[in-house]
Amino acid sequence: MNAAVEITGLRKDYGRRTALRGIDLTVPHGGIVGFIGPNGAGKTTTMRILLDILRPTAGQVRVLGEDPRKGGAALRSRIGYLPGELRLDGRYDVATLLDHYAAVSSPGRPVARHAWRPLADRLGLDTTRTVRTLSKGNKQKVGLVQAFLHTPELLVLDEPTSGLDPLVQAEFVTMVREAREAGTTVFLSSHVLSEVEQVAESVVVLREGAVVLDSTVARLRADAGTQVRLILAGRVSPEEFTHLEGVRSVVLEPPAESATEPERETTALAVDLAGSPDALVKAAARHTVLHLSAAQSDLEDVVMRLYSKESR
Ligand SMILES: Nc1ncnc2c1ncn2[C@@H]1O[C@H](COP(=O)(O)OP(=O)(O)OP(=O)(O)O)[C@@H](O)[C@H]1O
Repeated sequence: MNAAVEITGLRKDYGRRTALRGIDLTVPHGGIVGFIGPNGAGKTTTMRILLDILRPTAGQVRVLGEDPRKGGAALRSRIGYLPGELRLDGRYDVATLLDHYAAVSSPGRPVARHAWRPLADRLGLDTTRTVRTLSKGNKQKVGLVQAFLHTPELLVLDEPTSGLDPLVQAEFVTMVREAREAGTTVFLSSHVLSEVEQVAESVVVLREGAVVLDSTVARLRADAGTQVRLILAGRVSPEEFTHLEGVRSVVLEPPAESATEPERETTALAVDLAGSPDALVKAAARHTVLHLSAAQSDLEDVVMRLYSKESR
Protein backbone atom coordinates (compact mmCIF):
# COMPACT_ATOMS: atom_id res chain seq x y z
CA MET A 1 0.00 0.00 0.00
CA ASN A 2 1.14 3.54 -0.75
CA ALA A 3 2.57 5.72 2.00
CA ALA A 4 0.38 8.51 3.43
CA VAL A 5 2.77 11.10 2.02
CA GLU A 6 5.16 10.41 -0.84
CA ILE A 7 7.38 13.20 -2.09
CA THR A 8 9.81 12.62 -4.96
CA GLY A 9 12.26 15.14 -6.42
CA LEU A 10 10.23 18.07 -5.08
CA ARG A 11 11.52 21.44 -6.14
CA LYS A 12 10.07 24.86 -5.43
CA ASP A 13 11.38 28.16 -6.74
CA TYR A 14 10.04 31.51 -5.61
CA GLY A 15 11.20 33.58 -8.58
CA ARG A 16 14.99 33.26 -8.56
CA ARG A 17 15.08 31.92 -4.98
CA THR A 18 15.09 28.13 -4.71
CA ALA A 19 13.32 27.00 -1.53
CA LEU A 20 13.34 23.21 -2.18
CA ARG A 21 16.13 21.57 -4.18
CA GLY A 22 14.53 18.27 -5.17
CA ILE A 23 13.63 16.56 -1.91
CA ASP A 24 12.49 12.96 -1.37
CA LEU A 25 10.44 12.15 1.70
CA THR A 26 7.99 9.46 2.80
CA VAL A 27 5.53 9.39 5.69
CA PRO A 28 4.23 5.83 6.16
CA HIS A 29 0.56 5.18 6.93
CA GLY A 30 0.01 5.37 10.68
CA GLY A 31 3.50 6.76 11.33
CA ILE A 32 4.63 9.95 13.02
CA VAL A 33 7.39 11.81 11.20
CA GLY A 34 9.05 14.92 12.57
CA PHE A 35 10.34 17.52 10.14
CA ILE A 36 13.00 19.79 11.57
CA GLY A 37 15.41 22.39 10.30
CA PRO A 38 16.58 25.94 10.82
CA ASN A 39 14.64 29.04 9.77
CA GLY A 40 14.08 29.22 6.04
CA ALA A 41 14.95 25.53 5.45
CA GLY A 42 11.73 24.96 3.48
CA LYS A 43 9.49 23.13 5.99
CA THR A 44 6.47 25.43 5.57
CA THR A 45 6.88 25.42 1.79
CA THR A 46 6.80 21.59 1.75
CA MET A 47 3.70 21.46 3.95
CA ARG A 48 1.87 24.07 1.89
CA ILE A 49 2.52 22.02 -1.23
CA LEU A 50 0.95 18.98 0.47
CA LEU A 51 -2.19 21.06 1.07
CA ASP A 52 -2.16 22.50 -2.48
CA ILE A 53 -1.78 26.03 -1.09
CA LEU A 54 1.38 26.20 -3.21
CA ARG A 55 2.19 24.46 -6.48
CA PRO A 56 5.54 22.70 -6.98
CA THR A 57 8.04 23.85 -9.61
CA ALA A 58 8.99 20.20 -10.26
CA GLY A 59 8.64 16.77 -8.70
CA GLN A 60 5.84 14.48 -7.58
CA VAL A 61 3.68 14.60 -4.49
CA ARG A 62 1.07 12.05 -3.39
CA VAL A 63 -1.04 12.64 -0.29
CA LEU A 64 -3.24 9.74 0.87
CA GLY A 65 -2.70 8.26 -2.57
CA GLU A 66 -3.79 11.37 -4.46
CA ASP A 67 -2.25 14.33 -6.22
CA PRO A 68 -3.05 17.37 -4.01
CA ARG A 69 -3.62 19.44 -7.16
CA LYS A 70 -6.49 17.17 -8.16
CA GLY A 71 -7.80 15.97 -4.78
CA GLY A 72 -9.92 19.07 -4.11
CA ALA A 73 -12.24 19.39 -1.10
CA ALA A 74 -12.64 15.60 -0.75
CA LEU A 75 -8.90 15.13 -0.14
CA ARG A 76 -8.71 18.27 2.00
CA SER A 77 -11.41 16.90 4.33
CA ARG A 78 -9.23 13.85 5.07
CA ILE A 79 -6.41 16.11 6.30
CA GLY A 80 -6.13 18.16 9.50
CA TYR A 81 -3.83 21.12 8.87
CA LEU A 82 -2.33 23.57 11.30
CA PRO A 83 -0.65 26.37 9.33
CA GLY A 84 2.60 27.89 10.56
CA GLU A 85 1.15 31.37 10.30
CA LEU A 86 -2.32 30.95 11.66
CA ARG A 87 -4.84 33.56 10.52
CA LEU A 88 -8.12 33.52 12.42
CA ASP A 89 -11.14 35.73 11.97
CA GLY A 90 -10.95 37.81 15.16
CA ARG A 91 -14.55 39.04 15.14
CA TYR A 92 -16.17 35.86 16.45
CA ASP A 93 -16.09 34.11 19.78
CA VAL A 94 -14.08 30.88 19.84
CA ALA A 95 -17.16 28.60 20.03
CA THR A 96 -18.74 30.20 16.93
CA LEU A 97 -15.49 29.93 14.99
CA LEU A 98 -15.05 26.26 15.96
CA ASP A 99 -18.67 25.53 14.96
CA HIS A 100 -17.82 27.06 11.60
CA TYR A 101 -14.68 24.89 11.23
CA ALA A 102 -16.72 21.83 12.23
CA ALA A 103 -19.22 22.60 9.46
CA VAL A 104 -16.65 23.16 6.69
CA SER A 105 -13.78 20.81 7.56
CA SER A 106 -15.51 17.61 6.62
CA PRO A 107 -18.51 18.32 4.38
CA GLY A 108 -19.20 14.70 3.44
CA ARG A 109 -18.96 13.47 7.02
CA PRO A 110 -20.56 16.03 9.36
CA VAL A 111 -18.84 16.56 12.69
CA ALA A 112 -21.11 16.34 15.75
CA ARG A 113 -22.18 19.70 17.16
CA HIS A 114 -19.75 20.87 19.83
CA ALA A 115 -17.38 18.01 19.00
CA TRP A 116 -14.66 20.57 19.70
CA ARG A 117 -15.59 20.88 23.38
CA PRO A 118 -13.52 17.96 24.79
CA LEU A 119 -10.48 19.13 22.80
CA ALA A 120 -10.91 22.74 23.93
CA ASP A 121 -11.29 21.60 27.55
CA ARG A 122 -8.16 19.46 27.38
CA LEU A 123 -6.13 22.39 26.11
CA GLY A 124 -7.68 24.81 28.61
CA LEU A 125 -9.19 27.00 25.89
CA ASP A 126 -11.92 29.43 26.99
CA THR A 127 -14.40 29.21 24.10
CA THR A 128 -16.49 32.19 25.27
CA ARG A 129 -13.69 34.65 24.47
CA THR A 130 -13.63 36.78 21.32
CA VAL A 131 -10.83 35.45 19.10
CA ARG A 132 -9.27 38.90 18.63
CA THR A 133 -8.64 39.16 22.39
CA LEU A 134 -6.79 35.82 22.69
CA SER A 135 -3.08 35.54 23.45
CA LYS A 136 -0.74 33.91 20.89
CA GLY A 137 -0.77 30.58 22.75
CA ASN A 138 -4.56 30.55 23.02
CA LYS A 139 -4.91 31.29 19.30
CA GLN A 140 -2.58 28.36 18.67
CA LYS A 141 -4.95 26.18 20.72
CA VAL A 142 -7.83 27.19 18.41
CA GLY A 143 -5.63 26.14 15.47
CA LEU A 144 -4.91 22.78 17.07
CA VAL A 145 -8.56 22.10 17.93
CA GLN A 146 -9.67 22.78 14.34
CA ALA A 147 -6.91 20.49 12.99
CA PHE A 148 -7.90 17.53 15.21
CA LEU A 149 -11.66 18.21 15.19
CA HIS A 150 -12.80 16.01 12.31
CA THR A 151 -10.52 13.03 13.24
CA PRO A 152 -8.63 13.26 9.94
CA GLU A 153 -6.58 10.43 8.42
CA LEU A 154 -3.55 12.69 8.17
CA LEU A 155 -2.43 15.55 10.42
CA VAL A 156 -0.04 18.10 8.92
CA LEU A 157 1.08 20.34 11.76
CA ASP A 158 3.44 23.25 11.10
CA GLU A 159 5.20 24.13 14.37
CA PRO A 160 2.28 22.94 16.51
CA THR A 161 3.80 23.78 19.90
CA SER A 162 4.75 27.34 19.00
CA GLY A 163 3.59 29.62 21.82
CA LEU A 164 2.25 26.83 24.04
CA ASP A 165 3.25 26.62 27.72
CA PRO A 166 4.88 23.35 28.91
CA LEU A 167 1.67 21.90 30.39
CA VAL A 168 -0.26 22.46 27.19
CA GLN A 169 2.69 21.09 25.19
CA ALA A 170 2.48 17.90 27.25
CA GLU A 171 -1.26 17.64 26.54
CA PHE A 172 -0.54 18.12 22.85
CA VAL A 173 1.94 15.22 22.95
CA THR A 174 -0.78 13.03 24.50
CA MET A 175 -3.24 14.09 21.80
CA VAL A 176 -0.77 13.15 19.06
CA ARG A 177 -0.13 9.75 20.64
CA GLU A 178 -3.88 9.09 20.92
CA ALA A 179 -4.43 10.14 17.31
CA ARG A 180 -1.72 7.73 16.25
CA GLU A 181 -3.30 4.90 18.25
CA ALA A 182 -6.54 5.64 16.39
CA GLY A 183 -4.63 5.13 13.12
CA THR A 184 -3.93 8.75 12.16
CA THR A 185 -0.70 9.58 10.33
CA VAL A 186 1.14 12.63 11.66
CA PHE A 187 3.65 14.87 9.91
CA LEU A 188 4.79 17.71 12.16
CA SER A 189 7.48 20.35 11.95
CA SER A 190 9.57 21.95 14.64
CA HIS A 191 12.84 23.79 15.15
CA VAL A 192 13.94 21.51 17.93
CA LEU A 193 14.58 17.80 17.92
CA SER A 194 13.80 17.35 21.63
CA GLU A 195 10.17 18.20 20.88
CA VAL A 196 9.95 15.87 17.90
CA GLU A 197 11.66 12.90 19.56
CA GLN A 198 8.94 12.75 22.24
CA VAL A 199 6.36 11.70 19.66
CA ALA A 200 7.94 10.81 16.33
CA GLU A 201 9.47 7.50 15.28
CA SER A 202 11.29 9.12 12.40
CA VAL A 203 12.89 12.45 11.80
CA VAL A 204 13.74 14.25 8.59
CA VAL A 205 16.15 17.17 8.82
CA LEU A 206 15.93 19.81 6.14
CA ARG A 207 18.58 22.42 5.56
CA GLU A 208 18.62 25.04 2.81
CA GLY A 209 16.00 23.15 0.84
CA ALA A 210 17.71 19.74 0.98
CA VAL A 211 17.20 16.68 3.20
CA VAL A 212 20.40 16.24 5.24
CA LEU A 213 19.13 13.44 7.48
CA ASP A 214 16.30 10.91 7.26
CA SER A 215 16.44 8.44 10.13
CA THR A 216 14.41 6.69 12.77
CA VAL A 217 14.75 8.23 16.23
CA ALA A 218 16.01 4.84 17.53
CA ARG A 219 18.77 4.79 14.89
CA LEU A 220 19.69 8.38 15.72
CA ARG A 221 19.98 7.48 19.42
CA ALA A 222 22.18 4.47 18.63
CA ASP A 223 24.39 6.58 16.34
CA ALA A 224 24.55 9.39 18.87
CA GLY A 225 26.46 7.08 21.18
CA THR A 226 27.75 7.66 24.69
CA GLN A 227 30.16 10.20 26.11
CA VAL A 228 32.48 8.44 28.56
CA ARG A 229 34.80 10.27 30.94
CA LEU A 230 37.70 8.34 32.41
CA ILE A 231 40.36 9.39 34.91
CA LEU A 232 43.29 6.99 35.15
CA ALA A 233 46.20 7.01 37.59
CA GLY A 234 49.54 7.99 36.04
CA ARG A 235 50.34 9.33 32.60
CA VAL A 236 48.55 7.22 29.98
CA SER A 237 48.66 7.77 26.21
CA PRO A 238 45.19 8.32 24.59
CA GLU A 239 46.55 6.25 21.67
CA GLU A 240 45.93 3.14 23.76
CA PHE A 241 42.19 3.70 23.31
CA THR A 242 41.75 5.28 19.89
CA HIS A 243 41.65 2.05 17.88
CA LEU A 244 39.42 0.02 20.19
CA GLU A 245 36.16 -1.38 18.91
CA GLY A 246 33.30 1.13 19.39
CA VAL A 247 35.58 4.09 20.12
CA ARG A 248 35.00 6.98 17.73
CA SER A 249 37.32 9.55 19.30
CA VAL A 250 39.44 10.12 22.40
CA VAL A 251 40.29 13.57 23.70
CA LEU A 252 42.93 14.11 26.37
CA GLU A 253 41.65 16.72 28.82
CA PRO A 254 44.47 19.01 29.99
CA PRO A 255 44.74 19.42 33.79
CA ALA A 256 43.09 22.53 35.24
CA GLU A 257 45.44 25.39 36.10
CA SER A 258 44.50 24.90 39.73
CA ALA A 259 45.30 21.15 39.62
CA THR A 260 47.43 19.84 42.50
CA GLU A 261 50.65 17.87 41.89
CA PRO A 262 48.96 14.43 42.43
CA GLU A 263 46.15 15.48 40.06
CA ARG A 264 48.77 16.29 37.40
CA GLU A 265 49.91 12.69 37.70
CA THR A 266 46.55 11.45 36.38
CA THR A 267 45.10 11.19 32.85
CA ALA A 268 41.59 12.48 32.08
CA LEU A 269 40.05 11.23 28.83
CA ALA A 270 36.77 12.05 27.08
CA VAL A 271 35.75 9.14 24.89
CA ASP A 272 33.02 9.20 22.25
CA LEU A 273 31.68 5.65 22.22
CA ALA A 274 29.26 3.98 19.80
CA GLY A 275 27.93 0.55 20.65
CA SER A 276 29.39 -1.81 23.26
CA PRO A 277 31.63 -0.42 26.04
CA ASP A 278 33.33 -3.81 26.50
CA ALA A 279 36.65 -3.13 24.73
CA LEU A 280 37.01 0.28 26.36
CA VAL A 281 36.30 -1.00 29.88
CA LYS A 282 38.76 -3.90 29.48
CA ALA A 283 41.49 -1.56 28.19
CA ALA A 284 40.85 0.92 31.02
CA ALA A 285 41.02 -1.93 33.56
CA ARG A 286 44.72 -2.42 32.73
CA HIS A 287 45.22 0.84 34.67
CA THR A 288 43.99 2.13 38.02
CA VAL A 289 40.61 3.71 37.22
CA LEU A 290 40.02 6.71 39.51
CA HIS A 291 36.78 7.85 37.90
CA LEU A 292 34.35 6.64 35.21
CA SER A 293 31.13 8.31 34.11
CA ALA A 294 29.00 7.80 31.02
CA ALA A 295 26.16 9.84 29.56
CA GLN A 296 23.98 9.34 26.48
CA SER A 297 24.88 12.00 23.90
CA ASP A 298 22.26 14.70 23.52
CA LEU A 299 20.43 14.17 20.23
CA GLU A 300 20.01 17.92 19.88
CA ASP A 301 23.82 18.24 19.83
CA VAL A 302 24.02 15.51 17.21
CA VAL A 303 21.68 17.40 14.91
CA MET A 304 23.43 20.71 15.56
CA ARG A 305 26.74 19.04 14.64
CA LEU A 306 25.08 17.77 11.50
CA TYR A 307 24.01 21.29 10.52
CA SER A 308 27.53 22.61 10.92
CA LYS A 309 29.12 19.60 9.17
CA GLU A 310 26.86 20.10 6.21
CA SER A 311 27.62 23.80 6.04
CA ARG A 312 31.34 23.24 5.87
N1 LIG B 1 6.27 33.77 -0.71
C1 LIG B 1 7.61 33.70 -0.78
N2 LIG B 1 8.31 34.43 -1.65
C2 LIG B 1 9.65 34.34 -1.74
N3 LIG B 1 10.40 33.54 -0.95
C3 LIG B 1 9.76 32.79 -0.06
C4 LIG B 1 8.33 32.83 0.11
N4 LIG B 1 7.98 31.95 1.07
C5 LIG B 1 9.14 31.40 1.53
N5 LIG B 1 10.21 31.91 0.85
C6 LIG B 1 11.61 31.52 1.02
O1 LIG B 1 11.72 30.12 0.88
C7 LIG B 1 12.63 29.57 1.82
C8 LIG B 1 11.94 28.51 2.67
O2 LIG B 1 10.97 29.15 3.50
P1 LIG B 1 9.99 28.31 4.45
O3 LIG B 1 9.04 29.29 5.06
O4 LIG B 1 9.44 27.17 3.71
O5 LIG B 1 11.03 27.77 5.54
P2 LIG B 1 10.78 27.13 7.00
O6 LIG B 1 11.70 25.98 7.09
O7 LIG B 1 9.33 26.87 7.20
O8 LIG B 1 11.29 28.30 7.93
P3 LIG B 1 10.83 28.75 9.43
O9 LIG B 1 11.36 27.70 10.33
O10 LIG B 1 11.52 30.05 9.58
O11 LIG B 1 9.33 28.85 9.43
C9 LIG B 1 13.17 30.75 2.60
O12 LIG B 1 14.38 31.16 2.02
C10 LIG B 1 12.12 31.81 2.42
O13 LIG B 1 12.68 33.10 2.51
